[in-house]
Amino acid sequence: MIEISGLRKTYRSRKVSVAAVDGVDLSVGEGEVFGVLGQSGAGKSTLLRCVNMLERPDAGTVSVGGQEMTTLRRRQLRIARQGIGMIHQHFALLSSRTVAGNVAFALEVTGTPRAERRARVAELLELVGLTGRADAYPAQLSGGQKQRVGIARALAARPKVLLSDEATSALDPETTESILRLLLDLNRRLGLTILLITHEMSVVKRICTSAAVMRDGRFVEAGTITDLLRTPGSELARDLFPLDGPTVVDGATVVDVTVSGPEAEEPIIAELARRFASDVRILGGSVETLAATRAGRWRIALPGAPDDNREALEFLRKRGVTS
Ligand SMILES: Nc1ncnc2c1ncn2[C@@H]1O[C@H](COP(=O)(O)OP(=O)(O)OP(=O)(O)O)[C@@H](O)[C@H]1O
Repeated sequence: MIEISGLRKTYRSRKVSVAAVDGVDLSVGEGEVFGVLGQSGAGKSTLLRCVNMLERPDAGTVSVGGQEMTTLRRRQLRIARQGIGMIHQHFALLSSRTVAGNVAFALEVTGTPRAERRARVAELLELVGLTGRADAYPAQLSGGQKQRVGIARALAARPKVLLSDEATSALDPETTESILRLLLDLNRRLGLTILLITHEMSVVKRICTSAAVMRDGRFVEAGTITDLLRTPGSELARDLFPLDGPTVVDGATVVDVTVSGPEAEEPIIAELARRFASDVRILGGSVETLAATRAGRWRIALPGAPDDNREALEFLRKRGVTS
């Protein structure tokens, strides 16, 4: 649904030039929720804004729903943007308009007739759980309600893609959870493809099927959460599932075990103990529910040197679970 190749964007002033996006390739499938994580200044916002051409890239291609965005002229771009909704950290609502007025605004821009507008606004407010608040002004709303208005407005023209720019960063944890639940629900009910940027690992954990880590304008890791969890040395896997417990134990072989999908429900450690290493010790770990999957991660100690544990290690490898 979103295909990006060789994307570059450099900001130049008289004194300095900053390569905000420095060669990014990205593929987001239809119905996926893709999260881009990174510290402040990593280039996340610039990347997101290049998807709907709020920023013009210097190089590379950006295709959304099969349409190449970089070559569009102004009028074509305006039409293409209707297929791409966007929500913002600080909501970007019009303070002088009511909730209904804010949502209707998106439909006025596209020339929707008044009667149709009214029906569509009611439908959108129901979709985001704001029925009954149509006549309120933004100042009378909580942060979570403001973001719901932002989401309703973003979905007004029935886009297939939603871009989310730190949509929950200004919200408390409980409200964040309710907004993430809404986004996941919209993703599933409408088949909405979501590309979001965030600096919060918990957001990725809760709703993303795929993720990338961005640093200095580049992706340093990217993939489905399931694949990343299985990638030895993955930073993202480590941050999603911080493992405590010592990495070295005298007289033992320490192994990190990661399982995802149906395997997470299987008693792999128990089977390992029964068949190969009855004295296996669990040093740390947890099992969690991610958006797309159940996943578990443990650090275990097998008595003896690696050579003494060849069969046990082979068992783990065959189940595809070591990292
Ligand atoms: N309009 C601009 N003019 C000049 N430099 C810019 C502009 N926008 C962003 N930058 C610079 O580009 C780099 C990437 O910024 P960007 O906002 O994309 O990062 P980010 O990961 O989204 O960070 P944040 O979460 O703080 O917004 C930063 O060094 C930033 O200072």
